[in-house]
Amino acid sequence: MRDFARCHARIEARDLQISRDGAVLLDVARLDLDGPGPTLILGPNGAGKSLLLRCLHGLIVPDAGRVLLDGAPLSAGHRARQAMVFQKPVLLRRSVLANLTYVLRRRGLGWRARRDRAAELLAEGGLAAKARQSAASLSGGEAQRLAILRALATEPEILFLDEPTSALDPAATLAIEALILAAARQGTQIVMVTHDIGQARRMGADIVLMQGGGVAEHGPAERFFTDPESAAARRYLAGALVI
Ligand SMILES: Nc1ncnc2c1ncn2[C@@H]1O[C@H](COP(=O)(O)OP(=O)(O)OP(=O)(O)O)[C@@H](O)[C@H]1O
Repeated sequence: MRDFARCHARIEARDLQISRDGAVLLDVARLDLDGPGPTLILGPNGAGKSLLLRCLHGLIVPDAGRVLLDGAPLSAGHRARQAMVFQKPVLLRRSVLANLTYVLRRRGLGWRARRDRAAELLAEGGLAAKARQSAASLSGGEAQRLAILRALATEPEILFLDEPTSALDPAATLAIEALILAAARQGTQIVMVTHDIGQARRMGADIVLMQGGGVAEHGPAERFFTDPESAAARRYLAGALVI
């Protein structure tokens, strides 16, 4: 068992529904996420993974149902305890260092604390040598590492990630995974969408398989990968097309 810090946030989704033009896009009766260790949300294209992640983070308000954090409805205060990283890195048109110090200043850190924390983060992300470089000049993998460092600079209790490595090569992907797993070990709760079964095996402690807008299976990674309960999971793991 990997050594993940005990997570404290409890995310509960109840009766979530999103429909458009008569089609049900998301229909999740009940989902409880409380760690410890990363939750990986798997599933085929169009299964509703991104919609679910956005609902859990409060970026989308579902047509029906609710999301609770530690038993209370999601609020602006809760949102401040969370961060989200997207497939395409969101960065400021400034230097690599300034992308971090901007976030740290907004958190109220003085210049010395900002400098020290930014240096720590850059070292963790392997970007110390690029600190003065423009963020726009980074490679895709470096830019995504910086986006994750920016998210971590907010000290989020929960970090949501939506396919953060799907545009990256294997080496860049592994570097991102290491960064996310290090954050998980330091106590950040991770909820991450991926298409990549190998990535879910490497990173996941807890697996959610989405299919057709619903949760087909949810449980510990060990069980999911060795003895899945649902036919959908068995087909998905066997590489069969699941629609
Ligand atoms: N704003 C919207 N209006 C209409 N349909 C939408 C909207 N957002 C998402 N959908 C549809 O909802 C379904 C689920 O989308 P979602 O992005 O959650 O899938 P996903 O599992 O993340 O897929 P992918 O792996 O391709 O990113 C898709 O059929 C998508 O076309």
